[in-house]
Amino acid sequence: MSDAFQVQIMRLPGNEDIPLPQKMSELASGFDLYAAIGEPLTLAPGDRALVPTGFALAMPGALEAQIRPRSGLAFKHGITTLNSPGTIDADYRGEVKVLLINHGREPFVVQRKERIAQMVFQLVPSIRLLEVSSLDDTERGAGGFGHTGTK
Ligand SMILES: O=c1ccn([C@H]2C[C@H](O)[C@@H](COP(=O)(O)OP(=O)(O)OP(=O)(O)O)O2)c(=O)[nH]1
Ligand SMILES: [Mg+2]
Repeated sequence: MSDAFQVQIMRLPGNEDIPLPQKMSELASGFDLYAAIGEPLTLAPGDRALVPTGFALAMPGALEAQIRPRSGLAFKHGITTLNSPGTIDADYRGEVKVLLINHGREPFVVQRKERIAQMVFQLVPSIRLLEVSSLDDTERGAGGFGHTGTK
């Protein structure tokens, strides 16, 4: 794909055996992320942990990356990302990390190299905020939070 955005990825020292983020099917939206932990990590019900991935990125300024949960882990074990979707800024050069939380009823053990979340790249439009003193009228107006009914 010649028109693909090029995103640089750098393995961080000590993670040579951790797979790089990987799409698990041809048209998958997300690259699955692998836990770059030394020892298994136990998340008790309600616990959260920042899980390293072993890599850092440099992407074009028009992009961001979102860290999203894996549905299977959420459905089967109640494991999700607490700050969902996590935001990776284009200018971030630190290690990408995944903030997992256990919403399940059982302890969950994260294993080294386990696929814990997925990373989806998105275009971020260039926006300039313009301060004004009034806004145009709309049918909805200020109605929200169930204004149109809940059924
Ligand atoms: O799930 C995440 C969320 C964030 N980050 C990194 C990349 C991101 O660019 C940076 C800052 O994230 P965010 O802006 O969401 O956090 P903040 O609390 O606003 O921190 P900061 O003041 O550093 O922007 O932390 C991750 O590695 N994983
Ligand atoms: Mg921030």
